Amino acid sequence: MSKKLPVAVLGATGRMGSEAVKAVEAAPDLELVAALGRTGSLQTLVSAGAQYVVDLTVPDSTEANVRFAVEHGMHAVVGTTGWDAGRLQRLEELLAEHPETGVLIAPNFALGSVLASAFAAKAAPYFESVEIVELHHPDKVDAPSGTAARTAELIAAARSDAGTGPSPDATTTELPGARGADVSGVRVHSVRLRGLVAHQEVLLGGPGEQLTIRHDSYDRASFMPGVLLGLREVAAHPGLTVGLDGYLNLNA
Ligand SMILES: NC(=O)C1=CN([C@@H]2O[C@H](COP(=O)(O)OP(=O)(O)OC[C@H]3O[C@@H](n4cnc5c(N)ncnc54)[C@H](OP(=O)(O)O)[C@@H]3O)[C@@H](O)[C@H]2O)C=CC1
Ligand SMILES: O=C(O)C1=N[C@H](C(=O)O)C[C@H](O)C1
Repeated sequence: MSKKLPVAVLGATGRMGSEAVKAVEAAPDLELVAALGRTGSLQTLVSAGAQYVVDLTVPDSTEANVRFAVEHGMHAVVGTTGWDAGRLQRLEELLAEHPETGVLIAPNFALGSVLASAFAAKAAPYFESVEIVELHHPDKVDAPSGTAARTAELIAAARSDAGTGPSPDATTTELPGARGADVSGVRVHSVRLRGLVAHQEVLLGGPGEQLTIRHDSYDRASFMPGVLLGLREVAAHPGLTVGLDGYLNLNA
């Protein structure tokens, strides 16, 4: 059997990180060499011989973590939110100096979610109106979700490519927030409710009809096949990949 891939998990004490630790430990081709919580030192990654890093921390720390990994020749699989255009631009510049290193930024590791976003982008040019409702557990620190932001961007790009106009909206008076956040011209509404894990609906409306594309993660186990796929594929995809769909052949 070929050598196991040495993996470090950052955010290992968290909801996602603790699940990722178990998934890596259970994978026959991966070896967990480090598992860090908030207080762990990144130097541990070097002394432990990590070549692959999974980042499941917080928006405030993820950029520095990934930077450290790339500067030390480690591939990174990143699920943490907060990767705006400026951060992605800086990461691409860094990766240009490390052309053999791969980074995957995956707003959502669940296969069903990745497919739902792709289906929504495919459908979006054919409907007059589109809005997104994302629903999560109330311990989530960011809104809207990274998945919703990514879905909105994919939808906006598909509508722009097809020459579809903006969703109609006659609102002239509103309480702040009543119409949700505007992400690339798509309204995104965030629900936070005890009992939920991670859920999203894309609502597409045309005259006399509605198409709803919904995905539900009921358990964080749903994200683990995507994390493992990311680890197994990231070295074969040097540079920056945004979205697990970059490793899937969705057009086949
Ligand atoms: N891509 C995907 O499919 C998914 C992505 N996510 C995203 O993953 C991230 C983590 O989510 P979740 O596990 O629910 O969050 P948690 O709050 O449960 O876990 C966060 C982890 O980050 C650590 N941490 C906190 N602050 C810092 C810091 N300043 N520096 C380094 N580490 C820190 C925490 O350590 P400590 O315990 O010591 O505080 C903990 O281990 C979020 O951005 C979330 O949106 C979540 C689910 C799926
Ligand atoms: O914080 C979470 O829980 C999740 N975060 C990611 C996001 O913001 O999209 C992925 C998933 O929705 C769960």
